[in-house]
Amino acid sequence: MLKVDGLEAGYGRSQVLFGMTLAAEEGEVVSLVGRNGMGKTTTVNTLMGLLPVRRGRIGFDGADIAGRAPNRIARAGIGLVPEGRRVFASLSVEENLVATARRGAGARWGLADVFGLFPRLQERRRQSARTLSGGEQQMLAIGRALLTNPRLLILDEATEGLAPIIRQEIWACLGRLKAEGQTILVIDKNLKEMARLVDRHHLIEKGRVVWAGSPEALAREPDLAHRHLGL
Ligand SMILES: Nc1ncnc2c1ncn2[C@@H]1O[C@H](COP(=O)(O)OP(=O)(O)OP(=O)(O)O)[C@@H](O)[C@H]1O
Repeated sequence: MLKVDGLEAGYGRSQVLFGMTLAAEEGEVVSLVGRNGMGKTTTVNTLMGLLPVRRGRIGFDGADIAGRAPNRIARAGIGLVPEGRRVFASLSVEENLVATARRGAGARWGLADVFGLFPRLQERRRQSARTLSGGEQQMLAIGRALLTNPRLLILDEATEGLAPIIRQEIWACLGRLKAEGQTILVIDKNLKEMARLVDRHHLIEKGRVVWAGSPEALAREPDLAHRHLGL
């Protein structure tokens, strides 16, 4: 479904991605892991069309979407839960959810489905997003992305800064999505939690993938995690 090849991108004169590769088949959960500043968010921003592609290919469902505008990429079926959540603080929970919702024929996700997944959002549907806790805002960001009915869901540090119990809720939610066959690209630092969810890790170092493999294969090579993840 997703096949990124030789991707180069950056900011002004500083290049950050040097031949990024990434692949996810339909129904797979894949990760992008690596130390801070290695280019994970830059990869996501480039995939979403928020940063120009300097070189390379972003294959999605067989088409090359490199160079398309962000709204066209979203419409093609990529939904993003961005780093820092970025909910619309002054809008209500429900307004946040419907603002970018998209529902074609046979779409899986409607408002009631998101409220089923996160009952807390339903209880707070008329509250403004700024009054939510961090965990609730994260649920809102996930619900908002699901309501675009994405073929590929990308989560950039979705559990960062959350209390352990809320993190568990987010991981459980991702487990349910995977069980339904949702294709997911997850960026996170919690290898232990990801081991249960992820089919294949992509290890990024200075803007390129230096290793890819299953969580079991990564566990067999502790020096890799030490060198590239500081664990
Ligand atoms: N808007 C920007 N302008 C210039 N340089 C940037 C910008 N955003 C990120 N960078 C630089 O690009 C490099 C990669 O950053 P990026 O955010 O992609 O890393 P990351 O792997 O997602 O790490 P983190 O976990 O810290 O977010 C870093 O050197 C960073 O300083």
